[in-house]
Amino acid sequence: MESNGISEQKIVTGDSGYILQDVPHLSDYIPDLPIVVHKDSPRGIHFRRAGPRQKIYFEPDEVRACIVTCGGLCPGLNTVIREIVYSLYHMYGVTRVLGIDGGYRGFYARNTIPLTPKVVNDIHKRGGTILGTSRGGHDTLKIVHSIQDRGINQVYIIGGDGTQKGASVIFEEIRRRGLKVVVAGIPKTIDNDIPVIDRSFGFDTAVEEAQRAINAAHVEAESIENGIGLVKLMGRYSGFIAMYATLASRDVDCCLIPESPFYLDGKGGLYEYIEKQLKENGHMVIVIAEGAGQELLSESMQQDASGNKLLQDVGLWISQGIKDYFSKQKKMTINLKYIDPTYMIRAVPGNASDNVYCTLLAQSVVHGAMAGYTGFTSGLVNGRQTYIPFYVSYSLAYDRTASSSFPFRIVALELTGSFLFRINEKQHKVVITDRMWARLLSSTNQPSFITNKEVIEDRKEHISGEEKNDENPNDENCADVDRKEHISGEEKNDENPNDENCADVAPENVNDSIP
Ligand SMILES: Nc1ncnc2c1ncn2[C@@H]1O[C@H](COP(=O)(O)OP(=O)(O)O)[C@@H](O)[C@H]1O
Ligand SMILES: O=P(O)(O)OC[C@H]1O[C@](O)(COP(=O)(O)O)[C@@H](O)[C@@H]1O
Ligand SMILES: [Mg+2]
Repeated sequence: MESNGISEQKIVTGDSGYILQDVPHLSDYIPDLPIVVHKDSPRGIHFRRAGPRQKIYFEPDEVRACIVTCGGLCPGLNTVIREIVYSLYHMYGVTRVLGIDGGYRGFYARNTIPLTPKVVNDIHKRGGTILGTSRGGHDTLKIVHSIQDRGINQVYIIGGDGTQKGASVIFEEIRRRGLKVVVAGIPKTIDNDIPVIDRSFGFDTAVEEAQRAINAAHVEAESIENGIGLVKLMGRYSGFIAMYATLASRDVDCCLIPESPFYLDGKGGLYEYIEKQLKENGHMVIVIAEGAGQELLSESMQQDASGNKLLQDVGLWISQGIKDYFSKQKKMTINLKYIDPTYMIRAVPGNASDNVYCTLLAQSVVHGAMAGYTGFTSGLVNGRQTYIPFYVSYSLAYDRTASSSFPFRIVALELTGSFLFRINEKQHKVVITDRMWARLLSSTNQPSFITNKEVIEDRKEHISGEEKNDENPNDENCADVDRKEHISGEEKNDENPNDENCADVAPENVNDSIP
């Protein structure tokens, strides 16, 4: 292994022609090095890596593709539409692509919109979706009938948790009928509440756009005596936008999210904290996610057309509460400015980073469809583009009995159970005992509103959470289960380095050879 005192490179070649530039190992030059622990347990869940395939199952002339967008708006929707059209035309020579007008019900109640590169050329510069969207109206039989009737054989469905549930039902019906029709999803959610994937497109733009509202709130608040700027941001069940917008801004003194229950009165409560801030700084900025504190309001029984619960306006409610508290109980004059930029943060075009992500998603989904994969959603998992089946086997829990550091890392890899769920059945939420929320607390210095007992309970619920990547903060919020999802080709066996470990350096080659 040595020439001129420098060790030679360790090159390992595999059966399929892969070349691994391996790392030196102690056992290369220390014979009989004892192995202290040899873990031989299941290695977690893997997903197929997205990308072009050797085997294509559609002739270009045969393809009749359609694209539909459903649910709430999200920055980048038009970019995904554009890139699907471009990928089909330019990578595969497919020229028949239809847009479905106005969400799921557009399949059976509206006309279609022919999509060509010329039609979609500029649309990424616009917010919204050129196809229109809707809630409700998912009638599986009518939709599949329309798909069959129009001779469509590739269905690209862009939408959130509700949409992907609808997509999986369509897929099941198509499969039941034995049709050569691919159903492929692209996850869209501004709230970043879809599990498994690292983040959804549009989220980055929403966080960026929220800065404008927070800045305005800060300017207003600091310009007046006892000024309070209150900003309500989207986030029905997950407070990611509020959390990241707060962390990005640094002008926010308190961030309230659905995952972290808070209380108003008494010691350690919100009102006490506001009073302290006003006395010390003369002003404060509060960010509240729309789903925060809903348990304190009277429960809404109303639903939207898709069956999502309509929330009470927590921003108005808390504004009134703060005003009443200071005027009636404290006899103190405050100046509260309530800013509700709700729709402004999602009605904008995608920013640079989201647009790149949209392109990757669109290209990935087209490659998968042309290769004959179906019943899947394309998404970024641990930094890699993957194909995730609508039904995902999810690790249930990890053995956390061993303490931290070395033994823990080994034990943490062991699955203690798994269950099957639809990709969007479980919501991705901020784990308030994880590092990201702790970072926020130390950045704002706000009260945590939780007792020690609650922290312990919460940690029990969100077990796992080790082995997380500091460089990719989004991952940390998936701590309970997501970290165990690996992409095909990752974290494979040291003893068989050939194919899998080359995934990083030769991604275009890994494709179908991965089990
Ligand atoms: N469980 C479900 N089964 C079938 N279709 C559904 C289901 N849930 C929602 N949908 C349909 O998906 C579409 C979008 O759902 P919605 O919840 O409004 O938005 P999102 O997909 O953004 O979460 C609607 O047309 C709705 O009818
Ligand atoms: O567009 P609507 O019906 O007013 O819904 C608003 C909701 O849409 C969202 O922006 C996104 O929700 P979806 O991902 O389910 O579309 C939520 O944050 C918000 O509560
Ligand atoms: Mg939803």
